[in-house]
Amino acid sequence: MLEVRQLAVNYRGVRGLNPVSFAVEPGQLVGIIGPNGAGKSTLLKALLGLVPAGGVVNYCTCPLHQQLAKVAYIPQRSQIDWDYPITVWNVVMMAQIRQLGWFRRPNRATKETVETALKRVKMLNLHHRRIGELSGGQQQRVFLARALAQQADLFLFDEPFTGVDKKTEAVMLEVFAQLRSLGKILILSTHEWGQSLSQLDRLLLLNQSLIAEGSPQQVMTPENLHQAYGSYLGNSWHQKIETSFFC
Ligand SMILES: Nc1ncnc2c1ncn2[C@@H]1O[C@H](COP(=O)(O)OP(=O)(O)OP(=O)(O)O)[C@@H](O)[C@H]1O
Repeated sequence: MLEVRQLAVNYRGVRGLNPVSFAVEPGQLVGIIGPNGAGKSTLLKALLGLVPAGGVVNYCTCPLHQQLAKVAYIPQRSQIDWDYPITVWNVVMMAQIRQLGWFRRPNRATKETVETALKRVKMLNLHHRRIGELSGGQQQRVFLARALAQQADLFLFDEPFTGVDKKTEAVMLEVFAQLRSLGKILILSTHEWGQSLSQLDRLLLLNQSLIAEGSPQQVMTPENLHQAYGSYLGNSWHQKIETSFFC
């Protein structure tokens, strides 16, 4: 189980996240939703210890920062240098460096792990390509393959659905379902209010503080959304929610 208690972040005096507490059981897919600047990325980074944070993050009763090999993290697209001259194959192979070490040649098992991961996201045929030569959806699938090759127990995805095509979204949801059935924990941040929300076991609605948590249906109520988004909601939001959850 992942247990988060009073996790809070201050960026040199600027509050990035008010204290939040929640727990995630094995096999759960949890979404974090909220407006721009709500602290979604900050929360994911704080779980990993990438930003200075107060509070407790335990995985299986021990501090998560002592077990980072068990965590796969895919940052937001904007944080990745897509011009970096590296092939699809090598992006995924990099997930093996921790086990392999920098100077050992990859063995057969390592290559098979990379190949299997690329097959699962339907990207093996493009393994020679440079990542900069791929579409946004293909790039996202390569990073998903990298997370799979890491053979982690806990997966953190920052905005995985942003800018991806339907095929990629379907591949991602399929992989997420497989990982859940294996008892992995998955946490993702999202701006999406579409069908993908109904796939989540639980949703955290954030705006600096945790406004609501529970099933997507429990969380996506007009009152909660108004509290999180205020007047920025626009007019079509209730139609979107009804299409996602209540049809
Ligand atoms: N490195 C940083 N230094 C200072 N303030 C930061 C830093 N990173 C984030 N913040 C601030 O922390 C708050 C939360 O930002 P964060 O990026 O986590 O929000 P978010 O919900 O992920 O937003 P978005 O949906 O736009 O990605 C914002 O007020 C932001 O300006």
